[in-house]
Amino acid sequence: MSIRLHNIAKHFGGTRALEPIDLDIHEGELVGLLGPSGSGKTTLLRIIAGLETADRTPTPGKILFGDRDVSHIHVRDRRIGFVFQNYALFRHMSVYDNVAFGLTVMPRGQRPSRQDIRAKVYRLLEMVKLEAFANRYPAQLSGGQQQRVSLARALAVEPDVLLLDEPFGALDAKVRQDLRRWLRHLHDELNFTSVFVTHDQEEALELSDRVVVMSNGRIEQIDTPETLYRAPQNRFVFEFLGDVNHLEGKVQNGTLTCGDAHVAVDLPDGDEELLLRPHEIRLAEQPSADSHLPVTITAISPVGAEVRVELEADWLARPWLATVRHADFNRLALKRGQRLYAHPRHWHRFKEDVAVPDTSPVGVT
Ligand SMILES: Nc1ncnc2c1ncn2[C@@H]1O[C@H](COP(=O)(O)OP(=O)(O)OP(=O)(O)O)[C@@H](O)[C@H]1O
Repeated sequence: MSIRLHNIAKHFGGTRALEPIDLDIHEGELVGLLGPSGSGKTTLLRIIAGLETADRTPTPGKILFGDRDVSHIHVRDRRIGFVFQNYALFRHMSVYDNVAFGLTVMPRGQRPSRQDIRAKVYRLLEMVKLEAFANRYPAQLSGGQQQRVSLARALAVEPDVLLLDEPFGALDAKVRQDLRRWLRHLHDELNFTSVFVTHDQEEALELSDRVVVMSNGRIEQIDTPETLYRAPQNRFVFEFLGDVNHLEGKVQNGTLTCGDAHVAVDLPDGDEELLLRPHEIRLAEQPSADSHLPVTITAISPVGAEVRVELEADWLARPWLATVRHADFNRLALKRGQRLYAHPRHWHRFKEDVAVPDTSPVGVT
């Protein structure tokens, strides 16, 4: 089921929560709404659900599910499944009854038989690997297990659209990771259309077919995770999607200078600010003909696929973060207090908030 939003805006009294928004979500897509707190993600999700109404003035918006105009259709008739952050399970009901709930309250004509309900509930519990927990109560389950029950319960009524509001927000990192895999797997297997809200960049990039990046009630960019990361349309998207190091200085005759640091750049004279991702910084014992950026290591975190190294210098307003491969870390025998030189592999620049296409390599290494 595709979802099409046209001219959807929302004010709460004098507060504008959403600017007029157009958004097309394709059938079978898993789309993440990503943005900082207050950017309008939940409001947009609730409007898609029918839990909130969009502004009717100055011009009313439209919401289509497939060819069906659901703008004025009640939430209960939109064929939607919900998963919320706080599990929202019925605490006095067993796992089985929670998952069966949506089926047992269907109107008599549509309600499946008791045997069919039982078969379906067990099939769903099997999918989320909780068939052995059917008789337990929510309080007897971990947070991750409760959220899997929520997922099974939402899917029991075979919704056209699954909406998830920070579904894994309250869980620890490892459980979040597992649940992401569950959701992706169920989504692909059952082939519904899903929209989920998150403020976690990694979660959005890992899980989504496409990500909608929002700020201040606006859509900043809609793209696949790869395109978003590789080709951010503006500075907000670039900065929101990962760690960023800043290099501010004055360019003169092809050299950007900042205190006692300088680097060759192919840019016109004037003030400049270059942005670099942590993996775009190489560390070496010597400066090069193209760059002279002396730094001191102030912290090292060797956990993960790469080593995270924090760098400080008099010419830097804020410390830099560089990521180094373990092999290079060992080769350079990095330690706190060590003085080195940073070499930009690549940098980005944004003028008036718009990406300037000539993001360039410097002294490629
Ligand atoms: N019921 C409400 N009454 C008044 N203002 C509201 C209401 N709901 C949301 N807002 C305001 O609308 C804006 C968008 O809120 P929304 O909850 O959609 O953001 P969000 O991106 O989901 O944030 P978070 O990640 O913190 O949940 C905020 O400025 C918020 O204060």
